[in-house]
Amino acid sequence: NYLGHDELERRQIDPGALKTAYDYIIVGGGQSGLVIANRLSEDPTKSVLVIEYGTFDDNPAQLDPSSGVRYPAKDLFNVTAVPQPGIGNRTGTVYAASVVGGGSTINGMFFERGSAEDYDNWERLGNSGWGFSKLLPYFKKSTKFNTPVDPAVVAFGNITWDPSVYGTDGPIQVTYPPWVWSGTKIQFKAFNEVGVPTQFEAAGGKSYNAYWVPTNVNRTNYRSFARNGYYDPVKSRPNLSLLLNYRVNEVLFSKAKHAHSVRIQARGTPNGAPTITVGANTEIVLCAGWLHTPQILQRSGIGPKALLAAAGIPIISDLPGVGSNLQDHPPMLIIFSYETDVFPNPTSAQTNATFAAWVQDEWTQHRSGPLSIPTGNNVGGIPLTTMNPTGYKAIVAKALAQTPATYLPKTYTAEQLAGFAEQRKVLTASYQSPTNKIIEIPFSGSGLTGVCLEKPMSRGTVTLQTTDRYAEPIIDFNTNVNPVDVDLVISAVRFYRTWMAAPSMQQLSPAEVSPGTNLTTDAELSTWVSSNIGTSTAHSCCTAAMMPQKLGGVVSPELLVYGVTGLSVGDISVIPLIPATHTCATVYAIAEKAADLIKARAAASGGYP
Ligand SMILES: Cc1cc2nc3c(=O)[nH]c(=O)nc-3n(C[C@H](O)[C@H](O)[C@H](O)COP(=O)(O)OP(=O)(O)OC[C@H]3O[C@@H](n4cnc5c(N)ncnc54)[C@H](O)[C@@H]3O)c2cc1C
Repeated sequence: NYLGHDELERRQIDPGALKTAYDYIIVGGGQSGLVIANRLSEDPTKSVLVIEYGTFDDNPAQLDPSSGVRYPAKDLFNVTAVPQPGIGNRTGTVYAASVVGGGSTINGMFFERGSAEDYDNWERLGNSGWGFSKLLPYFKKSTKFNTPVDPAVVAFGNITWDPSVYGTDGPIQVTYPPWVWSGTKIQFKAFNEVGVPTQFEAAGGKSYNAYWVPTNVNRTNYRSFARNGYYDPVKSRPNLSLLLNYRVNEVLFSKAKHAHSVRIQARGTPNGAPTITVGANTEIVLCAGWLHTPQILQRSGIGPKALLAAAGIPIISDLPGVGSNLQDHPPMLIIFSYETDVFPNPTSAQTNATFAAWVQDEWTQHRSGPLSIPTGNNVGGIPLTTMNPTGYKAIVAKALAQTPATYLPKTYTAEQLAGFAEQRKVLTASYQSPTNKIIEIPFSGSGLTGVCLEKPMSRGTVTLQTTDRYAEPIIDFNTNVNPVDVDLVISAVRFYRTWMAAPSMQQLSPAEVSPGTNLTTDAELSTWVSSNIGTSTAHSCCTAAMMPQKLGGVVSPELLVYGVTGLSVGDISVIPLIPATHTCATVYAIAEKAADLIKARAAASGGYP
């Protein structure tokens, strides 16, 4: 039985009952915020307040796997990006959750990790302790792997896994659904035939080549996410409070630049409406996500000094990196029609009423069958060396020959340019590596798949509106502005065609619909890419990056904001370089590690037992 209204009312603390101060204030009760709140409130002597702009989503359907492809508008901020010159001035889509549990409440439940190299690259950018071997314990701590319930499906799909890379009692449950489309097996075989071998287990740092990706659901196929994994089990702790429907406006500082309180305002009230100030005795942790963590920092006087001056905000810490370095995985749709498709296939329910009825029965009676799959469970993670063995060196040379400032936001300072140069070093090394994917092709037996650019060179920005700092910020992904990104995507389109031409695939008679066989030259494909590629796979990140300050970073490897004390960031904003993976599992690991770092520094200063 899911939560009813009464319980919701009981848990929501009344603003009138707020204490003057808490030991910890967590800004944002989204995915990372609930993880950190759970861990910090383990000590009953420490009080923790979470302030969340959204509310609970108590719709039981939100727990079903099919919710993974329907994102409720009420749980998202209503925001758009500015027109994007790199994609024909289209605006593109923006995803930022606004609900308790954040992205984990509404996401596609595609639960994968990056490859070891993705995280080792973070360490190479000056972040000691953030390589894969140091993060693996947190990936484990956050998860519990359940053996799939149906051995026949496992055998049919040849699903393989290594339980040792998962936890055994973590809050987030992970398994493989009880359904596999038979076309998936053909697609795997075809990948193998074109030089993409199958991985036994990707989550141990090997998420490249072709592999299975689990779903974050429990044994009976209910969504396992930050709310029911991290919050519900501990909600009765007297030292943990959650305030809903309040927006954190600013963090307030002492003369010595110590963050001592936050100013909050009821959601939906106009500028100038009454605010409340709540104090933090130990630390304020920003977990407002990629879009609002930098906005709150900028509103609080931490950001690029020219921007703050234009907005009339006194400078607390001049950090040009706040709100820049925005990255995502630009997605495209490639469509092949499988003229002699197997039955059943992912479109069968649309054309065959008997099968459609069986799908529905299977779900309502057993919570099984095709509706147990949210978005799919397979990835072709293609290294550039596989995709374009004769051309990858030229792409790397082109990337290294660029004057970075040409394609970066005009606001970039010397420090940020130096930081991007470091990023380019590790990125171009990854472009030459056979153990890191550059393109992701999520597949599940269908001829209609995404193709996502996993390691873009383009960088975007999130900028405070100087005339109304409480309005949604200006979002500019700068998608596709760097021509290297276009080269990488063209390589992907060509490789996709090679995959479709593999011997095993011919039993399905794949016929190209989009881009279309008439588009073959670089120029033709480049035009197609710019009119078709999107801005976001809902993996936006990196806007308060963990990098050395001299490289334009915003937080230290301890996640502390430079130039002030008492303020840290614990969400997806801290990622310096987007990993080649869907981001949910990584956010759990980051937040688990953040909680340990926060506890450790409190202990070191005598504040934590
Ligand atoms: C639609 C969608 C689909 C996705 N699909 C997948 C998937 O299938 N697999 C995968 O791995 N990843 C997926 N992701 C990505 C993943 O869910 C996110 O990267 C992750 O949840 C981000 O966590 P976070 O804690 O950084 O931010 P969030 O979870 O977004 O939390 C931020 C919270 O802060 C609150 N907030 C913002 N501003 C304020 C303020 N001023 N005051 C108070 N509160 C504030 C917000 O309301 C929100 O609840 C998806 C994301 C979305 C949005």
